[in-house]
Amino acid sequence: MWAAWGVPVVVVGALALLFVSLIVYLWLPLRAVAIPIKGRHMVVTGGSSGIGLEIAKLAAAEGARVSLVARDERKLADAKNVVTEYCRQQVKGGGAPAQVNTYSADVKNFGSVNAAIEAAVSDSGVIGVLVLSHGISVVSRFEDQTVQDFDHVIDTNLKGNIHTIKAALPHIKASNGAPASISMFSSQAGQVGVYGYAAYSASKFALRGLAECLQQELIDRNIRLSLVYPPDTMTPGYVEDQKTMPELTAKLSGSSKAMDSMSVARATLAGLKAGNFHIYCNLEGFALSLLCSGMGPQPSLWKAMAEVLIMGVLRVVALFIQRDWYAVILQSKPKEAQAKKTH
Ligand SMILES: NC(=O)C1=CN([C@@H]2O[C@H](COP(=O)(O)OP(=O)(O)OC[C@H]3O[C@@H](n4cnc5c(N)ncnc54)[C@H](OP(=O)(O)O)[C@@H]3O)[C@@H](O)[C@H]2O)C=CC1
Ligand SMILES: CCCCCCCCCCCCCCCC(=O)[C@@H](N)CO
Repeated sequence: MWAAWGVPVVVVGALALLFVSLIVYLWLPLRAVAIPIKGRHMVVTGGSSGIGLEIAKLAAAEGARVSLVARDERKLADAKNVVTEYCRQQVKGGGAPAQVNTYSADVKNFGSVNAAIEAAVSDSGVIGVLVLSHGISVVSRFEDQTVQDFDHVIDTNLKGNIHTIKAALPHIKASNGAPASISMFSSQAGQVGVYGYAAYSASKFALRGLAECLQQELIDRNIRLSLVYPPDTMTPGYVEDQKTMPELTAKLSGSSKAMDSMSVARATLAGLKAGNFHIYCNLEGFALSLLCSGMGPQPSLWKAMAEVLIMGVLRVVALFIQRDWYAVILQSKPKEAQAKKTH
């Protein structure tokens, strides 16, 4: 009896051990690291609304000095009040009050965002964490978008990140010693293309290339890059998008219901504090991130193992989903054409 089971058990055990050792060996160069936020200066672009605002609230309540950057001064002033009030409620018994400043700037314009960063650094010191949560979307078919629409999306979502990082990097490097973080907001639409998101997806996929290169260039300075991939999230921005998005976009992306912005903010903050390269927000996001792990870095040992073991199966699931999506698209097309003919 034992002899019959003994051999397979030993073989499987040895293979498992070999597998674990191999992954540990491959994983060694980019270990996970804890990034503290208490007592540090965090700059949040897009911090006046949606997910960025929730992150600012959480970080301020944990004792970070928070600088919010966005264009609209009134939204910024309201956001400052919201953060201050949130901290008053959270930090019971007269803890330290929120330290929050606001800076009006347009990330599309390097001079504008550079001035905001310089002012924030002079008010609150070197930057420990940079959260790039600004972003816009124009959701419609490629043929219905103008070249100016594309410029607006790419200039905000891609070049806005480049401009802000260019301005902030010298001040992040100056935080010498303690690990620092640069976290960019991609999207699930930055992992898979979805009907209607051509400009948006192009800008969000691009952030991944930026982050993978920057991580290699900044690892020796102890700066960790993170990419956040939220699903649809209930924010003022998304509510606007929903009013005009093509029916097909809503159908294809509507498999799961939208998350709330506080849950996405909590996932983001936990992920960036753990120095994760990919930050996902729910189980579906975890699956999508495993599937799309590609050739990027992976500081988490157990996630590296999960990628190796589960990616193939997820690819099968993904092919089924694509099959459904294309079926829905092709079914709806003749209807659209007929509708046009009747006019
Ligand atoms: N909500 C969602 O469904 C999802 C969102 N995301 C991404 O997450 C991030 C946050 O999204 P969400 O919370 O919905 O955003 P919101 O639309 O609610 O807020 C966007 C923020 O960015 C600021 N902003 C926009 N353009 C500029 C600019 N040119 N210069 C400076 N600031 C700017 C806005 O302020 P102001 O207008 O005053 O400048 C505002 O503070 C974005 O990058 C978005 O693409 C990813 C996946 C899903
Ligand atoms: C095997 C793995 C299965 C996983 C299935 C994943 C399905 C992905 C659907 C993508 C939806 C796109 C959301 C865009 C959100 C966004 O960025 C906008 N709301 C911004 O306005």
